[in-house]
Amino acid sequence: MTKAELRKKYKLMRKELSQTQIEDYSLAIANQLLQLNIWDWSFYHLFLTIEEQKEINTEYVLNILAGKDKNSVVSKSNFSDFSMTHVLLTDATKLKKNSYNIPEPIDGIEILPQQLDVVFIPLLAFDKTGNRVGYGKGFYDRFLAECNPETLKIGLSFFEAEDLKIEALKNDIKLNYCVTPLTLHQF
Ligand SMILES: Nc1nc2c(c(=O)[nH]1)N(C=O)[C@@H](CNc1ccc(C(=O)N[C@@H](CCC(=O)O)C(=O)O)cc1)CN2
Ligand SMILES: Nc1ncnc2c1ncn2[C@@H]1O[C@H](COP(=O)(O)OP(=O)(O)OP(=O)(O)O)[C@@H](O)[C@H]1O
Repeated sequence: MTKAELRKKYKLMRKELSQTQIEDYSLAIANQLLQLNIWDWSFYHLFLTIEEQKEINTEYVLNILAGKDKNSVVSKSNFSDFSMTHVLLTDATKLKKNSYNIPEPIDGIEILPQQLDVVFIPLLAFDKTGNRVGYGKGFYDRFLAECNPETLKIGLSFFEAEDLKIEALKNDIKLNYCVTPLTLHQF
């Protein structure tokens, strides 16, 4: 299957999820994350949920980060060049949905990609070797290319790994881990 076909398939699968499933699976993913040995770092980048797209509710992960006194970092997306800028999320951060329904910080202290230790990545699909499929605009491909090679890249997914190998394009950067409600995948 091509990336485009996988995108279509997984978007449909997400559409089928009930609100209860979304909450249960999102909580299960957060609990699985606690099993990983990733909690001794400082800067953790997380995406803020597009509820309208039935994405994973990342509030549970944000709560873990707050409980562990970690720095949480969130992004603003620029759809003219598919770039992202990143700011520290604090109690004072005001969020506003952009035209794609992505909650974004209005302003805040800028954090550079090179400062990030861990990046949690929204996925549509992934395979057993750590290739991933996102929305296809290359936001994360560009962003991950700016991070340190050592930055941990952790996909979060409601669904298990795709059996077929996903075609990797030249700019694709692989995941180190992928976490689903049932499984911790390490690549
Ligand atoms: N929560 C979250 N934030 C994120 C991402 C993500 O996947 N999830 N991104 C990961 O790359 C970037 C934003 N990427 C996006 C790329 C395309 C569309 C988009 O075209 N949306 C259309 C229709 C989507 C559809 O096909 O159903 C729209 O809203 O009209 C939205 C976000 C950065 N921030
Ligand atoms: N570093 C980069 N510089 C310029 N263009 C890039 C870069 N990385 C990726 N792209 C482009 O962005 C698009 C990403 O397509 P791809 O099918 O890999 O998306 P994806 O796997 O769904 O990823 P994403 O979640 O990042 O959107 C491709 O057209 C690719 O050429």
